[in-house]
Amino acid sequence: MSKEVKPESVSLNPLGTAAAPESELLCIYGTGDLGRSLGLRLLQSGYRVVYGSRRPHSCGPLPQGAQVMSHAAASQSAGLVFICIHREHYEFLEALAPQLKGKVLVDVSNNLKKNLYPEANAEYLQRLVPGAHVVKGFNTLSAWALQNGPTDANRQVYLCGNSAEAKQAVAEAATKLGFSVLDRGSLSAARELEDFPLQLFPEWRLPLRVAVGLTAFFFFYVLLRDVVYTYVYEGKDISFRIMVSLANKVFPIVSLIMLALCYLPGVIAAVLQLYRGNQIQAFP
Ligand SMILES: NC(=O)C1=CN([C@@H]2O[C@H](COP(=O)(O)OP(=O)(O)OC[C@H]3O[C@@H](n4cnc5c(N)ncnc54)[C@H](OP(=O)(O)O)[C@@H]3O)[C@@H](O)[C@H]2O)C=CC1
Ligand SMILES: [Fe+3]
Repeated sequence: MSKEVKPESVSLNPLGTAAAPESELLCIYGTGDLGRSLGLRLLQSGYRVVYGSRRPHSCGPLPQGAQVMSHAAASQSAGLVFICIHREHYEFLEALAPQLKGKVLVDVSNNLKKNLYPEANAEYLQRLVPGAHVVKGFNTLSAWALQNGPTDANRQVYLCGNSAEAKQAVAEAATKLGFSVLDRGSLSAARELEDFPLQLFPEWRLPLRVAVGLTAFFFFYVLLRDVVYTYVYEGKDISFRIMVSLANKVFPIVSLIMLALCYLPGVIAAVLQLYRGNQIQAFP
């Protein structure tokens, strides 16, 4: 269940009812999946949201309560602008540089591959709009996660940027949305943040190769030992067994070896540690 977050300072008027102060206005460029999910969360967290869009009159359904305008008009009264647009469409922001001067721009973008571009997306954005303070962040969250609010696996927001105040402003918004913020330093860390989402199972190649290699080895071993041997020495053709009996032998063997390869180093380390040290001492 989503919890309603009230604006920070709520003053009571003479009738004793709460008069909420005007909440902060944030701007989002781009009305796509991420823009909409982020807008919804910001509205739920007590912000006012204005979208900047190429087509303010025909951009499809937006979260209730959000306004939508042209890019230039939308960012006019907001200090913080989330750029929820793919990097390849960033060029148009160069023309908006005068309007975006002094504003905090949050670059949420990701790439499909590592090293696709010579510089990080956020650094490119900073180059296009030199007068703005670019902060990289939120890119490790999916639109889905944003919409559903923070869960245990999706609680962290990484930020980096050259201006400490700009980072602080973004960190405040992230905290208000319920995320915990991890500061990763200056904008030169942007590339590292952009690579994060591409790093699911970063070391999958070796285990896959070991599994394929072991499967091939044991398949031929069992084939020779069971089928070819029986055929040569006993004259019986049991090749019909290849598909079932052989697979039934090969897969358990490979699984057990893989499991052993996973656990054995830990067991050996534990034994060594028993004799050579403890968990505080550095491992020999
Ligand atoms: N979707 C996700 O889960 C995540 C997305 N991201 C990042 O967020 C950014 C947006 O992603 P997502 O919302 O999925 O993308 P979408 O394609 O859903 O939306 C992108 C939006 O960008 C605007 N746009 C498209 N082309 C242009 C153009 N030529 N010039 C100006 N604006 C344009 C459009 O808004 P309009 O029509 O209003 O102008 C469009 O709705 C990307 O950089 C992505 O890497 C990061 C983390 C997760
Ligand atoms: Fe286990």
